Amino acid sequence: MKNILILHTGGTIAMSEDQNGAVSPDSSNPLNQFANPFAGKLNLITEDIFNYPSPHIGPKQMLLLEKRILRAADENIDGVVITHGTDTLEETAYFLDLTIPSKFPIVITGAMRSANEIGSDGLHNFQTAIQTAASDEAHGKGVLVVMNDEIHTARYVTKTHTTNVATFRTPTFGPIGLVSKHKVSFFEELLRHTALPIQNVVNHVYLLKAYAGMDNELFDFIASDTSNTNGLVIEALGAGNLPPHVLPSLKKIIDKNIPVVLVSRCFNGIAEDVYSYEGGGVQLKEMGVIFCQGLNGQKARIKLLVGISAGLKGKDLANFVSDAIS
Ligand SMILES: NC(=O)C[C@H](N)C(=O)O
Repeated sequence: MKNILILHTGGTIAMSEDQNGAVSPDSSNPLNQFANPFAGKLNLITEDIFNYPSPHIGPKQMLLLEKRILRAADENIDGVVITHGTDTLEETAYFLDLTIPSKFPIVITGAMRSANEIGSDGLHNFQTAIQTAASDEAHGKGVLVVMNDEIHTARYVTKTHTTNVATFRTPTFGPIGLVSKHKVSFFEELLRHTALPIQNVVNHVYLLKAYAGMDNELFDFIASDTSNTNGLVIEALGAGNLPPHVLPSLKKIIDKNIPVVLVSRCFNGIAEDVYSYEGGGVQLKEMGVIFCQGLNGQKARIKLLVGISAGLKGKDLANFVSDAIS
């Protein structure tokens, strides 16, 4: 019989609504009333690690999860399911994907409707996540996100809708599998990457979004006190361009050896050094900006943070961050 470790961290899946429709954490996790429908087939070992709405979760909590799952490798565990709030679920999923050499399936799920709402999706997502974690085929696929019967990679999935149960989508590539009534099916193979287990996390890795007429004051502010900055990710325009007047401020940051990573703010596609006009990708790359392909801003930030926390610097850090499929 397979042993599946369940780690609850909170989120809407562990919340209920009151008579006014306000949703908040329950004193006890409603999922703990879940009668194991796999009794006799799967042994579920449950731990309530924390009970946080996911906006309260950051790299420190992600590190605790990493350490707990690394220990599970010596505990005869065959798969892990994490329940999590959906707001930052993709960041925790990608953090774990980057830091845990995947010996067994690790699946994260959540809910868009709390436990006592009509059409609550929590129990269903929980059940399908357990099925996926118990599936032999889920081995070697990195951390997976299972929501609304779809299986997505931690690397590319993102939350796309504030309330809809079909919120988790993988732009450009799509889901890699499905959970149907009787089975878990995968349709795509993943390119593997080497995990970087880390012991500590750095802070002050910032994320800025570019916009038409972007002001340079935030760049100047970061450049003025780089002792408080470990790295910067910019969600740039289109294929990877910035308004030209922010370049002198950006250069000050790069000259102080702060790694600056660029992704596109576009929902689909990858950032590249295509344009050679002022502020275009060609000039940004020449300045030393690191292009990160295929990840969104929040994922690129997690990747940069993990690379820096692992002690990577200079070219090694740039290679780690720029190769989204390494
Ligand atoms: N659906 C959810 O879980 C959203 C909630 N605000 C959270 O992330 O904790």
